[in-house]
Amino acid sequence: MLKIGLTGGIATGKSTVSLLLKERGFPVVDADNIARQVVEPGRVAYGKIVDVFGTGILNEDNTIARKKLGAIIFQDEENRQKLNSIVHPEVRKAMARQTEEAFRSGSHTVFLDIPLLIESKLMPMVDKIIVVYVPETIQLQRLMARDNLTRAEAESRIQAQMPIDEKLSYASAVLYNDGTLEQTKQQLDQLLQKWDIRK
Ligand SMILES: Nc1ncnc2c1ncn2[C@@H]1O[C@H](COP(=O)(O)OP(=O)(O)OP(=O)(O)O)[C@@H](O)[C@H]1O
Repeated sequence: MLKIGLTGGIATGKSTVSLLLKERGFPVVDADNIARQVVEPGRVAYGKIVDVFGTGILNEDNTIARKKLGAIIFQDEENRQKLNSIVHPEVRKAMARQTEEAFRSGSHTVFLDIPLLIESKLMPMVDKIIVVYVPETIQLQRLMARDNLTRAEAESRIQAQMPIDEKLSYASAVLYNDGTLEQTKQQLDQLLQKWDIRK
């Protein structure tokens, strides 16, 4: 039972690699997806968030208005920590549950796509860490193109994160995603072979 964390910076290609892994038949636990699910109405974190931040952060259909909540936590570190202390434990629990389920259904290896693996100090959750890397200039270009952002908007999103170069020191392996998709596929397949990864 092997758990492999997949991380990187914003727009360095985690989702792209995650898709390649799924195409190869590996289970991928997606932290961003789970983070959206745990705040859906009826879930534990949803109730706590409404208790703390009030019904003013809700849409008309009672779902959480991400932009309104985002505006509150963006301005205030204490509020951000409050939100994280509600959401993060639920995300970790759900990730652990999905991982266990995959092992129970017979998988030998589970990948966990966790964008903030290192910032959130979740390294002990996994046995190995793959960092999907591109140099910051390419990261900036791809982010601007994908999300239709100005250079300044993209730069501020990149600067809000730990620099991608710093994440390299935590990597068991690095996938250099600055070439073609084909080259990334080849690196991935070589790595899976080198580590003798079984499904
Ligand atoms: N090898 C590649 N060559 C060209 N474009 C690529 C390559 N890999 C990824 N991209 C493009 O770069 C953009 C960012 O990739 P992707 O969405 O996979 O990144 P991400 O790390 O999952 O981003 P986020 O952190 O925002 O979730 C996408 O538009 C994707 O299509």
